[in-house]
Amino acid sequence: MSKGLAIFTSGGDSAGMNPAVKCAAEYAARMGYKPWVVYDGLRGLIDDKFAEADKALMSGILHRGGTFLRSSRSKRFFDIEFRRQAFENLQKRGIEKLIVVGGDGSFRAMNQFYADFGIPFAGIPATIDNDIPETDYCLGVDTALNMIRQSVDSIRDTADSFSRAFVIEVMGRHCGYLAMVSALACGAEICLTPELPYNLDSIGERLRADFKRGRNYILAIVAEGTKMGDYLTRWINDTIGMEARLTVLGHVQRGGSPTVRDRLMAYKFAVGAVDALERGEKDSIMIYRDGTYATKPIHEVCDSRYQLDPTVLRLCRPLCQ
Ligand SMILES: Nc1ncnc2c1ncn2[C@@H]1O[C@H](COP(=O)(O)OP(=O)(O)OP(=O)(O)O)[C@@H](O)[C@H]1O
Ligand SMILES: O=P(O)(O)OC[C@H]1O[C@](O)(CO)[C@@H](O)[C@@H]1O
Ligand SMILES: [Mg+2]
Repeated sequence: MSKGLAIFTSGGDSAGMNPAVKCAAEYAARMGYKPWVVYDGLRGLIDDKFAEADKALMSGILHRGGTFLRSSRSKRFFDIEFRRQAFENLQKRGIEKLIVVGGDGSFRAMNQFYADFGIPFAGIPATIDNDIPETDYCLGVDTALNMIRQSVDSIRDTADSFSRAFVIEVMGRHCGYLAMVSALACGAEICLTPELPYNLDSIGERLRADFKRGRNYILAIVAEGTKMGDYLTRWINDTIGMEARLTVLGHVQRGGSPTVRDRLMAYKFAVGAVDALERGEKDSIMIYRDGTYATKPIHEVCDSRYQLDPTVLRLCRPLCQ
């Protein structure tokens, strides 16, 4: 009997999950595995929602956003009795290896599961937050940035027409990557993120000087992790004296067909994950660092802090002063 390998998606969905699942299943089959998929992430692992990953199931999914396998955040997975239930579901099908496509929380879940039952796994980083340590890139980030870019370009049209300020809150949980890169790509005047200290007094002086030179609107990008959206909007309105509106972009950032970059990186991560399991690695996370694909043991990933690109930080510093 060929060896069983199951693939699932977990945590916040992100564009690129579908091509990652498709490629991992097809490549695993070529490598002599019997590939399975699990629906509903960790919840489905517990509730026995498995299907054989045959060619028919994998067709027509590549271009779709989100995850066709669906995802979840599961409180029950913190409980050993539910994890045992998940283990029994694997055992009865002869599934000996797992590939998880998700974020840091999902990797921690697998690390715990490996400690409990010794099931080797490989993790594919996929989260729009781009907050996984040791990798420069997580699937879904490019697609999310393009969604944000499109929205901010549209908001600029109305900001200019009405001579208004717009504060645009973007996702990222505690990480400011989406905020910084979109602020740079969209030419925002202000960018507030958890990573960089800001100074409203000097921002105010800069804006007043800009107004004297003819600027008639403002775009400010705020990372959700700062919780500054409301405050900054009121501050621009009351202190700067420009009519201001707040737009919280919300979950629109998580949707959309994966960009070419996300599709291609999904393929490379997926092949790397199957290869890592084939080499006998037990708890590896796929990483992309300085232009190179590699794997790292989970403890090296989960025990470090994510580091933001220093050039991006340097370019954004003037936007919070
Ligand atoms: N230490 C742990 N033990 C068991 N399960 C865990 C552990 N940490 C996280 N999990 C499980 O992993 C799930 C996914 O984690 P989380 O919600 O943090 O999303 P993520 O994978 O980091 O993705 P994203 O940040 O993009 O939403 C959690 O809902 C929980 O069920
Ligand atoms: O969809 P939910 O569960 O509300 O979670 C929202 C969070 O998930 C993410 O979209 C991805 O982790 C974060 O940016 C955001 O803070
Ligand atoms: Mg996370």
